[in-house]
Amino acid sequence: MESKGGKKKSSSSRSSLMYEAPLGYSIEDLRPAGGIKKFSAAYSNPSPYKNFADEVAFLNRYFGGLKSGGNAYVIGDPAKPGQKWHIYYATEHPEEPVVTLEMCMTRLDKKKASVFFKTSADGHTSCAKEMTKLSGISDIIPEMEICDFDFEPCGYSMNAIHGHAFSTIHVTPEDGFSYASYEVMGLNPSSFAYGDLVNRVLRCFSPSEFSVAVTIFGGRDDVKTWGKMLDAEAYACSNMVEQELPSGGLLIYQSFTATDEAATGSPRSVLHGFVGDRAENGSENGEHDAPLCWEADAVHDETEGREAKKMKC
Ligand SMILES: C[S@@+](CC[C@H](N)C(=O)[O-])C[C@H]1O[C@@H](n2cnc3c(N)ncnc32)[C@H](O)[C@@H]1O
Repeated sequence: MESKGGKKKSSSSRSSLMYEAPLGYSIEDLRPAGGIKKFSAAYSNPSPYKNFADEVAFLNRYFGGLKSGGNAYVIGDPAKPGQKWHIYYATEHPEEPVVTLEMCMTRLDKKKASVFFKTSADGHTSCAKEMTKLSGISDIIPEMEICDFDFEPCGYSMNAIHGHAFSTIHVTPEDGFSYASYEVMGLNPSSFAYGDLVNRVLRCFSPSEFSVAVTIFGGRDDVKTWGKMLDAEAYACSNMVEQELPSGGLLIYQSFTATDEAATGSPRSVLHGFVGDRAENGSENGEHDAPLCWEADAVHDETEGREAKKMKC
């Protein structure tokens, strides 16, 4: 579960769509030059969506009693204090392997981002179904059944399922602060090549920068390439951290910059201890003697463009 820009809650009714308060951000952080000020009301959300502490407490009420207990982490690169990932994990079967892939992509290619605007310069109007197809999202895992949603005047979210696998994508296409996230979990890691899947996602957005986190819980024998360093086409790795998690999991985090752009920063640690609603930086060299996490008990009592044919929407 990542939350760089918050998450959309959806149900079967369009009118019930709700935008969650982005976790760990002030509203100002999310309004570069007032760009999305007109949506300011959307960030004033009711509890428990105001901060991570409340969300974890809420989730623990439902899932904290499972065998694994509730496990919450905040992950981020100290060089990018405005970008943090908030992870919550709980399962009744901690011995079964569960692999999660999460990608945060920024500075999307403008042409690819333009797919997620409802109305193009030539007046063509797109719906979510068309965005799913034109962007290539439908080709990431073609077997997935997708429930997609388009925002006015731009923006896109989808949830998808296939068997035990679940996937979600959120796209903010506005130039200057464009962002897309991808998450999939429950896949059989033996059936998918990790690098291929990442490259399929990248082709939809061609970001200038992205980070990818693979979290492996349960048995690690079947995860094959998923537990390895990623070699992404046309990108240079600027940061890599492999971190054992307290609940027996393994996290592999890497961030990348497009090779045709100047690389920024030096490798740094990414795992932060979560204290209240702020994350504390880990060591600067990427090593931690003791993995940092937010103990569940501590929070229990706290409350390709538009040339393609028009589709039927
Ligand atoms: C896909 S939504 C939510 C994205 C998600 N929170 C994420 O993880 O990034 C964000 C996009 O929808 C647009 N949008 C339109 N109406 C919105 C609303 N009421 N709340 C949030 N975003 C809205 C934003 O301008 C932006 O491009």
